[in-house]
Formats: sequence, structure tokens, C-alpha cells
Amino acid sequence: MIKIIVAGPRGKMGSEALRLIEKTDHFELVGAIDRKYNGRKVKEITGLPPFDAPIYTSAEQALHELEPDVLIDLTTPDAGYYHTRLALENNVSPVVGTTGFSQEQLNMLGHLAEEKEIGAVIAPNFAVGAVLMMQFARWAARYFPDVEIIEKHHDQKLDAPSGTAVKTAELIQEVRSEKQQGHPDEKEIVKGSRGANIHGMHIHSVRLPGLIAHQEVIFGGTGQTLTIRHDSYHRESFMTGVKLAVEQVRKLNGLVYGLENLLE
Ligand SMILES: NC(=O)C1=CN([C@@H]2O[C@H](COP(=O)(O)OP(=O)(O)OC[C@H]3O[C@@H](n4cnc5c(N)ncnc54)[C@H](OP(=O)(O)O)[C@@H]3O)[C@@H](O)[C@H]2O)C=CC1
Ligand SMILES: O=C(O)C1=N[C@H](C(=O)O)C[C@H](O)C1
Repeated sequence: MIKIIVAGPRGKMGSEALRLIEKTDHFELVGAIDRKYNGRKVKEITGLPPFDAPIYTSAEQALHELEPDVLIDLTTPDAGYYHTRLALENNVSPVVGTTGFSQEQLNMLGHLAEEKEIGAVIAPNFAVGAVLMMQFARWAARYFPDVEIIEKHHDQKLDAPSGTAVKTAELIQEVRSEKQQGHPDEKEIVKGSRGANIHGMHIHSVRLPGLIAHQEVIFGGTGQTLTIRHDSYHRESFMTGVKLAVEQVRKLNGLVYGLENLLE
């Protein structure tokens, strides 16, 4: 049995993670970390599964009193960083889906996991299809160095560009030859019209109601384009990866960044 705490249980992803725990025999929810409802039980919160597990507003108290094996964090960049750090300091393995961490924060968490000799997983996207999309894009970039990324998300998303888009650009950068993309004299008439720029790759972020999580990686070559696209239509799409990470994380030593490192 794996004892789990979920941070962000009322959220779109956190509530989906609770449903995953509910239907997984070897997972046990021992508590939740929420900004509200301290001392209440998860089952008392409308819309959440009928768990007797207690809610804590203090992450420190939850970690000390409940002694979980794993903390699943699905909150916000600031809260997620704080919870992940705290989990590692308390010898609890974090499985983190929260996006928006800086490179400095990721390095810090990596050092801490190594120092404590604890497994940790941070994955910008837990959907297997999205991981394949990123891997296929990395492969395609060897042959098509001209690339732009369009990511589309629901309009409640806090961070832009998405963690998936950043990770995609990082993976492409590993194999892509040095490239000056677009016209050297290109000028933005309206600031921001060419989107964000990571390692010379342009990333465009769309935010609209009705969307969940979608990304296109478009490669351009002479007389052709190649588009690699992934769509999450339901947040259950992320749960295969969350389940795998929870099952694997305590067997790891140090931080694994990206679900692709856990897939065979
Ligand atoms: N890796 C992956 O596969 C995926 C990652 N994500 C990422 O997961 C994160 C959550 O996304 P989503 O569920 O859509 O967001 P939501 O806004 O629906 O949920 C976030 C939850 O975190 C809670 N929260 C905020 N601050 C704290 C805090 N200090 N302590 C405890 N809880 C807190 C919020 O509470 P309140 O309501 O009070 O604000 C809310 O319930 C985002 O970073 C998103 O990018 C999303 C989908 C897939
Ligand atoms: O906020 C979201 O919804 C998502 N966030 C992750 C990201 O930033 O890439 C993963 C997925 O795209 C959904």
C-alpha cells in the first residue's frame, strides 16, 4: 500500500488524482493539503470522493503527522515549489505535475533530492500521448530545424508558456542544429506577435474557454511542413502517468524530470 497526500484536492487535476486513488487498490489517501477546510474530511467537500482522510492547511503539519510515502502536488508554481521542497526535507517522495517552476528552482529541487537520496518525479505532462508527441518532435528536429510550437489551453491556466511547450523546446534543443529562424530583419510591428522565444524557437500560447490541453509542433522544410499534435480532451488522460510515477518514485534516487524517463 502506498500512503499518499494530495496537495490541491479541490482543483481540476487534484480532484482527478483523488478519483485515481479511489479506484487503485494499492493507493491509500492519508490526507490532503488545501488552503481551506482545515480539520475537515475530504468527503465533506462537495464533489470530492468519500475519503475519511483529513484536510490540513499546513503542509508542515500534514507531513509530520501523516508520514506519507508520496506527496502528489497539483497546485500553483509558488505553492508547488514550497510543497515539493518541504516533502523532500521530510523524506517524502514528491510526484509533481504543477508547472511553472524556474530552471533555478528545478536545479534546487534536484540537488535536494540527491542530497537526501530520495526519489522525486516532476513531469510537465503526465499524458502518455503528450510524452510521445514530445519524443516524436525531438526526432523530427534532427531533420527539420525550423520549428514553432503552438500550445492551447483553457483560460484558467496561470502559467505561459505551458510546461509542456517549454519541455518540448528543451528536448528539441538537444538535437537541433544551430538555426537562425525567420527573416534576419524581421520586426514585430505589434510587440509579442512572434510569441515567446526559447533557444530561438517561437512558442505561441492560446487561452480559451472550451479548451483543455493541446499542442502542435510545426516543422517547416523545403516544400513541406510536418505537424505533430496532441490533444487532451479530459484530465483523466494525465492519470496513467500520475499512477506510474507514484508507483515508481520510491524506487528512484534523485529527481527525474519528465515522464519519458519512466516509460520503457
Ligand atoms: N503535469 C501534468 O500532466 C499536468 C499539470 N497541470 C498543472 O497542474 C497544476 C494544477 O492545475 P489545475 O488542476 O488545472 O489547476 P486548478 O486551479 O484547478 O487547481 C489548483 C488547486 O491548487 C490549490 N492551491 C493553490 N494554492 C494552494 C496552496 N498554497 N495550498 C494548497 N492548495 C493550493 C487551489 O486552491 P484554490 O481553489 O483555493 O485557489 C486549487 O484547488 C497547474 O500547475 C497545471 O499547469 C495540469 C494538467 C496536467
Ligand atoms: O494547466 C494545464 O491544464 C496543463 N498544464 C501542463 C502544462 O503546463 O504543460 C500540462 C498540460 O498541458 C495541462
